[in-house]
Amino acid sequence: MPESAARDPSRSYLGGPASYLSNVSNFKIIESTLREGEQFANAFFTTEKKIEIAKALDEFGVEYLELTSPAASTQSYNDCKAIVGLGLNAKILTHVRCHMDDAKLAVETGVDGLDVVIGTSSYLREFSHGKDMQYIIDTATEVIEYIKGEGLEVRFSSEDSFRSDIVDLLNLIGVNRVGIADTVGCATPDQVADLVRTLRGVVSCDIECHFHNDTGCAIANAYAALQNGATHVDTSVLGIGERNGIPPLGGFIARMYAADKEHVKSKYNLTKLREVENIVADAVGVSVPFNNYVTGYCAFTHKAGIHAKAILNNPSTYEILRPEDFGMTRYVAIGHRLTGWNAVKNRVEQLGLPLTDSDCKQITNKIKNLADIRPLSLDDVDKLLRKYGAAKSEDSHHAILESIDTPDQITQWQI
Ligand SMILES: CC(=O)SCCNC(=O)CCNC(=O)[C@H](O)C(C)(C)COP(=O)(O)OP(=O)(O)OC[C@H]1O[C@@H](n2cnc3c(N)ncnc32)[C@H](O)[C@@H]1OP(=O)(O)O
Ligand SMILES: O=C(O)CCC(=O)C(=O)O
Ligand SMILES: [Zn+2]
Repeated sequence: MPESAARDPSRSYLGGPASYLSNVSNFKIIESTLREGEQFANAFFTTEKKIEIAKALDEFGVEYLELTSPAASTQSYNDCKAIVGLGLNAKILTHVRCHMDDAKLAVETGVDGLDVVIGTSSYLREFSHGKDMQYIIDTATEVIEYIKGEGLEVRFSSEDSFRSDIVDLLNLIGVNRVGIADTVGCATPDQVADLVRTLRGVVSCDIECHFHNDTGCAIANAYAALQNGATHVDTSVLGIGERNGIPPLGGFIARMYAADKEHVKSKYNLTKLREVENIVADAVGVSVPFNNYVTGYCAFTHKAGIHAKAILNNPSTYEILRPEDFGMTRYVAIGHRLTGWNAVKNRVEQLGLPLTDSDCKQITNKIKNLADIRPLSLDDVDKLLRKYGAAKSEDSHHAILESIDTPDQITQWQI
């Protein structure tokens, strides 16, 4: 183990972003809630909602916003123009088929760049667009030349990359950025590492990655891509997208924060995350999941007694993310059968009650017995602690505990 790792208790066993290929500390987010996210089953964004989301993401600090193709509908075209007109810090991209008509329409909207895509797997060549590789190369060359001639940023991407043979294709094309997409969510981090490293060896431009989450690897794949030389990652708020979506912005940010906290804190306004998630959750009619990265209601709740004791001594024992960096707060739950006397003592101290360690241990046993019937609310725990704390003698302490058989009795106390 390197000496530095041995000295830093937060990093033992973790190599950190060490590789010479790694962009873990130098990446850009292409936020695609307003493109991939619009492909989520429930999504319908009015112009006003798109503007609200775009502004919130811009305040969060993402580098790019990707918008639905203006070829999709008249409103999509007008919305591109409206968002371009906001003058945000984020660069505005739109996502188009590899087709001259789509590219021309996109250029008209005033966006900063175009993300051009075409399917390259045999499945998509046969059953989607029906074009062969020579046609793809010829059309891509023509479309890319046109976009570059208009002075815009251009990315060329191969849809369904992990079921395609694309390294030579992407090497042919003189773009600002090439893209690989795990369109069906079949790739694993090892496969991503392998493909991105190979691609990194043959192209000198930026590499963007797009990962679907069908088999639960989207964030890990994004991380593996950055470790191996990718430069840009696509995200969407809460991960919304086609089917079960892509890397959620919050989860991806959590991963990157764990890798290089200072870098992430310096680039993004982390306390905005909850707000942007609430806007999008509300817009698409879903709740933020209970176990959501960072903002889920239990993301910083500690329960088991062993955890609670250590957390109260030093939060880094069981937290890799600092809740306060995200505008969140930590909570230690105590009214349950897994509680421990250290957690109960901490609550006693918060309430300013003059109880000894031995008192806390006795009350803890009572809480455990009661919580075997049902968990106690914090209110009920507090009532019990206060009543016990107000009693003067050991006998009356004993009598209080003896008098309670069920949690409902405490709930009914009028204190
Ligand atoms: C994996 C992804 O998420 S890729 C992005 C997906 N985004 C979208 O689909 C945007 C929303 N889509 C739409 O509004 C419509 O599909 C449109 C406007 C793009 C096209 O609509 P239509 O002309 O009615 O065609 P339809 O949707 O039925 O079929 C897609 C057409 O695009 C062609 N096509 C599909 N992918 C590509 C591509 N990457 N590049 C060029 N052509 C393509 C297909 O061959 C088909 O052409 P056809 O009309 O000759 O059969
Ligand atoms: O343009 C890309 O790279 C990705 C397109 C897409 O959404 C996908 O392939 O799933
Ligand atoms: Zn996608």
